[in-house]
Amino acid sequence: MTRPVFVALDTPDLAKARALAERVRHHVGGLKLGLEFFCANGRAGVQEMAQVGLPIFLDLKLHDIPNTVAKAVQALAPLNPAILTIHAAGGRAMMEDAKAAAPSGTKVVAVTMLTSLDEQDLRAGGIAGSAHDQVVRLAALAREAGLDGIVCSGAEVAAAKSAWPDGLFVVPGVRLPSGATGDQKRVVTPRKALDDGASILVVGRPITGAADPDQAARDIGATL
Ligand SMILES: O=c1ccn([C@@H]2O[C@H](COP(=O)(O)O)[C@@H](O)[C@H]2O)c(=O)[nH]1
Repeated sequence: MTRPVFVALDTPDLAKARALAERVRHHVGGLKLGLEFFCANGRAGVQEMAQVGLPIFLDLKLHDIPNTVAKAVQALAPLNPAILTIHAAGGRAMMEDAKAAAPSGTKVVAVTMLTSLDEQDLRAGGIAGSAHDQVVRLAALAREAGLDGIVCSGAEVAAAKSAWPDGLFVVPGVRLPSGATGDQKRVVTPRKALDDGASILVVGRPITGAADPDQAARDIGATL
């Protein structure tokens, strides 16, 4: 199996992102670039990071009306990301149009319920059900829309995968038992996430915030 860990390079500093990527490149399977990096560095920054030679996961979590999201995906198409995120809450038509606009080599995956949320947050937003039900419902919608997979926490990945055996399951909110959770609320260990069916593990601060990022990436890899 290729390395399942994608490192989240959450920084606006292109030189820092590039240096981190070069340090950990032999211990991870890909580079995840999100809003913080993209707002600061745009498409040119993504192109520079692609020179590291690892698959690029563009985590922009697009969420708008179908036409706007489809046009945004078209604008990103020259970057040919390996993976691109949109929000499942944007609805079936938005997901269908995003997938249709994406290059054939790009896996489009839908964020179901952010790992920084718990059921109290769901209730505050007017959703009475459990995190499990919310993820399973949105995963079914993403599948019907023709997407390649979803983003969910490790707590729901087994249930989502049992309903979608060939889906791509991206799991952030991954921590070693001793790790600080920070703003993440639905957290599992890398080993548990993989055992339960995760395809890709997204790891940011446990690697990028470590005194020795390549050792941290190796330590996580050793648990898998
Ligand atoms: O539900 C989600 C979706 C995306 N993310 C992203 O993953 C990383 C996690 O970073 P850590 O430092 O390991 O917490 C970050 O880039 C998020 O934007 C997520 O955490 N949860």
